[in-house]
Amino acid sequence: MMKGALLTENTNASPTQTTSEAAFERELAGERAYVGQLYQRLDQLREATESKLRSTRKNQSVGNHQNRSERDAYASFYEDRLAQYNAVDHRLAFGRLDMDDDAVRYVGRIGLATEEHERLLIDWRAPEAGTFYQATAFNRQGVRRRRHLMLERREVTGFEDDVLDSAMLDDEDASLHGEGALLAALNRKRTGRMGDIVATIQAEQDAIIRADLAGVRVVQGGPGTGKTAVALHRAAYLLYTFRERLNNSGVLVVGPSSSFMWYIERVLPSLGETGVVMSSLATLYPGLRAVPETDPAVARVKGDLRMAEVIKKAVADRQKVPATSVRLAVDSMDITLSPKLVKHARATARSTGKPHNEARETFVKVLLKELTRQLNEKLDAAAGHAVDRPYLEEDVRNSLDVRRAINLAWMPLSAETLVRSLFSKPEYLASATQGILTDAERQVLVRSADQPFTESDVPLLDEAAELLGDFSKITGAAAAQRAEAAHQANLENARKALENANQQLEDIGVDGVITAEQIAELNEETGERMTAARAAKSDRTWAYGHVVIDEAQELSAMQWRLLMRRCPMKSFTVVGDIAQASSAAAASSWAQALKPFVGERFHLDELTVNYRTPAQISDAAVSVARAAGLEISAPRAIREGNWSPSTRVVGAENLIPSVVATVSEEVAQTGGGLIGVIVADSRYREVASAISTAHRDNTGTSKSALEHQILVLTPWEAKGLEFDVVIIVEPMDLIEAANGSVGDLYVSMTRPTQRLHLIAGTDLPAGL
Ligand SMILES: Nc1ncnc2c1ncn2[C@@H]1O[C@H](COP(=O)(O)OP(=O)(O)OP(=O)(O)O)[C@@H](O)[C@H]1O
Repeated sequence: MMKGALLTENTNASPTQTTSEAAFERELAGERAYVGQLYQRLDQLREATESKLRSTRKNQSVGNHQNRSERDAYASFYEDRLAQYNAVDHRLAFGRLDMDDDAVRYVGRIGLATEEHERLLIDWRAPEAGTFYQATAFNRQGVRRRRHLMLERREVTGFEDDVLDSAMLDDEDASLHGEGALLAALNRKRTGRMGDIVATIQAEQDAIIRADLAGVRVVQGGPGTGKTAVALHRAAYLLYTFRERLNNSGVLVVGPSSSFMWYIERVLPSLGETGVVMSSLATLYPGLRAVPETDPAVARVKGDLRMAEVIKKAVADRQKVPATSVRLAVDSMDITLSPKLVKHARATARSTGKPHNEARETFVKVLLKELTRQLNEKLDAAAGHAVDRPYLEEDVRNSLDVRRAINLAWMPLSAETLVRSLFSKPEYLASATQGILTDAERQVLVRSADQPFTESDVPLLDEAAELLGDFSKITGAAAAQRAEAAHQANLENARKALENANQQLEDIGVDGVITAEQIAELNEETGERMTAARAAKSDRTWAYGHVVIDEAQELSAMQWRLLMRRCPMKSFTVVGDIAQASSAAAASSWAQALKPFVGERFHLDELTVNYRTPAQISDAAVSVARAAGLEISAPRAIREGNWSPSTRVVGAENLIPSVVATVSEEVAQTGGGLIGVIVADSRYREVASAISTAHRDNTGTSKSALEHQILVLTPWEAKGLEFDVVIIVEPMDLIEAANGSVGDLYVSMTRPTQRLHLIAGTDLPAGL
């Protein structure tokens, strides 16, 4: 185990006994010169791109449609490039490999080459950079020495080496500096936003990051093992390696809550990737921001796969056959709509296999035809001979009675209307759940129509939308046709534009190749520029090329079902810790969660080292979990901290004052470090208001911005996050709120990187 105190944030690696001071300085100067050269090239590329962008913009309004769309595509492309150059500026290079054949490779955030195409820097995701993370003394992979470069902004402040070739150890110039780069990263003060780990990815993590695109890959790991970090770096790796395939389909990253999404949202941009769709479970249904589901009983029922049958039945129930024949007036005549006729039309419509709103067209067509025939026969009978009446169908269609009868039998429906009325209208609920749910389960689902949709409604809405078809398409068919025609025109323009495009891209030092589809898509963005990512986010039926799910242990079966639909290719990275599950509808094993969708065809990896929590704290968390009988696989903490967890029982009346006092002490002690106060829902308001009264300007709560030094959060909101210091208020509350399960407390105890306080009114949980 590493000793956390050995190295501090400012790791100006000191020369060891094996290296002389002078040799170290010489090496450092060499690295500074090289990195200086890299920045020079980066600046050059940036200026060239800026100037191209300027001239493209200058000409933007002139020329024909083709010229304009070509220029728009270039402008977007240059903007993306510039954003990428800016994003990678900080700590551009972080590694160097000295190979057996004396070749030297520098590894960094992006790939760079000289104007003469001589390679200066290798993108960390390129295959040749893999050895930077994977080589070990036992399996050197041709690497003699791996060097970690420490940069502050653009300045090389130090370096440290892993010498893999023992012959090199005798070399006077070689320096050996252990695992300082990793420790420096782990001991760094937390900012409230997750950072990338690109410079210090560990071998077991790297193997997962670089795994193949196809199939479902589950990464199981205890708290702090880098699951989130690995998942995000994997997204960046896949986008780089399979750019052609993923650029048009995109990658979706899903996390549990909006606070979590906020916490991780900067990682991918800092790796130069902006085209990823990020969504919490609350926003997976486009256009809706669902509220949390607070009732575990409701979450359990709504998360069950049987709800798919309930929704299916609810849709079928909206295709109704009248109990008796209905008389319909058309002009001055009466015609009869019989149950048999409606049944026939319904069967024909259903046999199309189309969703409800689209199949309705068939239903209407069959009914109108039959009713028109009936009316025609009546009129013929009255006239005494057959007459051709081409206008008659129009008359039938325009009859108020006919329209009403058709709507009563087969109403166009939105998913929202279907789900809302299913739970608020007893007759719908009774019919849709009969034989599927128990009476008690049905009772749990009842609610009034004015309640907002919750997170557990999201997959139900999605299911309904799937079966109903696009509601807007009924009115928007013509618009869709127009959009498709425009897309084809843009595609044609883009193809022409491409003939000279790739040459120009090469001229500015870009290694990627752009496709006609990409340009066409960019062209279709009117006004504000819209990326494929944003188009995907607003389209429920978008098929992603890959989906990354974090904290996946929380997903209900219905949520899994929704996500599986988002990626028909079934290319998934799923990360989580089954032991950390706290939602009522969660599965108890990965096999159980995935079986309905992929059977046993998934690959399971495990991460075993805890990079976040010092050993003393993670030991305490494990002990509390085990004392309560929770089965956990405790990862090995990589470092020992300087502080043991502090536990105090202060008496109920002193609870809040003690919490506030501890916060104040920590504000003074951490010197700007991040403090997380974790408290159960029941006491949340009281605690949040006491702390924000004492520390008004630097307290953030879940409901407001989180850019504060002190954050007051519920256990659910704290999931996946980390803090320098964590203060848990009344730990027994966390157990009680989770119906006696210790999971939330265990997770909360594993959030700190430095210190943990447990402050109780009366009792502490067992195991401390
Ligand atoms: N190779 C690494 N180099 C530097 N830091 C790392 C590395 N791996 C993980 N970390 C750091 O360890 C901390 C925990 O990582 P992360 O949040 O990804 O873990 P997790 O497994 O998702 O945790 P949890 O399940 O408890 O939420 C983060 O601060 C992350 O940056």
